[in-house]
Amino acid sequence: MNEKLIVALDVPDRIQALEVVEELKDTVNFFKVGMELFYREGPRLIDDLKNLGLKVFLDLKLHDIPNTVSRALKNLINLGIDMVNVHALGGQEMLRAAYRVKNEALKKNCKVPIILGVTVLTSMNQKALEQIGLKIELSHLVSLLAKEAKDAGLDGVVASALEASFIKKLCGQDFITVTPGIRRLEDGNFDQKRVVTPKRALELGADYLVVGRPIVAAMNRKIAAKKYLEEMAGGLNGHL
Ligand SMILES: O=c1ccn([C@@H]2O[C@H](COP(=O)(O)O)[C@@H](O)[C@H]2O)c(=O)[nH]1
Repeated sequence: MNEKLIVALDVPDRIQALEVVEELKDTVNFFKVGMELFYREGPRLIDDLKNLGLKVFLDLKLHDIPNTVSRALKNLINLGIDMVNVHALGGQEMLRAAYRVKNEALKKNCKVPIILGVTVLTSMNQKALEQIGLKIELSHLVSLLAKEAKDAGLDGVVASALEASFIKKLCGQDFITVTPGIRRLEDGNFDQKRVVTPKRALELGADYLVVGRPIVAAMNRKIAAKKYLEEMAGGLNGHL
């Protein structure tokens, strides 16, 4: 099974989430649980997914002072998840605190997730940065934040696939890039601004492609997921 596709379970509750999983679990084995679902259902949903043998990216984008992030992350790591994230904008001290939690868990032989730093949300463009007073080129900000995450010892970042190749150049080929804002040409962008097709994302070096609405809101989710996987297979073949 292609483990590079992560489907975002952006649905209101556990029943709907498990329906989506049931429909897709022969096609996809990596699912993302975000704030909407986790804030309602909590750890028991993670247990449900893990009991089905699935991989879980818990996308809560922790952003707080180092002490709080550190304590929260400890609890999340204990859930047995495979991937989790913190906001790289939280600063070096906070990112290092996250790294220390992972290291402590490793020393205790606990299962540890991939820890990512979120750079600039894919729903933002240059204009959105200007609106909040940030007079910096968006791609430069992504580079700075990726470097911060790398220096702190994190495993990778969340960014647009548009930025994957220069992140790899800057931080190394094994520095993981997880990329939302993935769209087939036929699908709507909704609120996403930095959008890339699945084939192009892989060509640019993205390690994982996150897709939500185009699959989860489709009439036939399995067919929709297969279309993404087919384009990804085309991208990989073209790349090799
Ligand atoms: O920069 C980011 C970080 C996280 N996301 C999350 O990914 C999915 C994308 O869903 P689509 O429906 O495919 O747009 C969603 O859960 C976001 O919370 C992101 O889009 N951008």
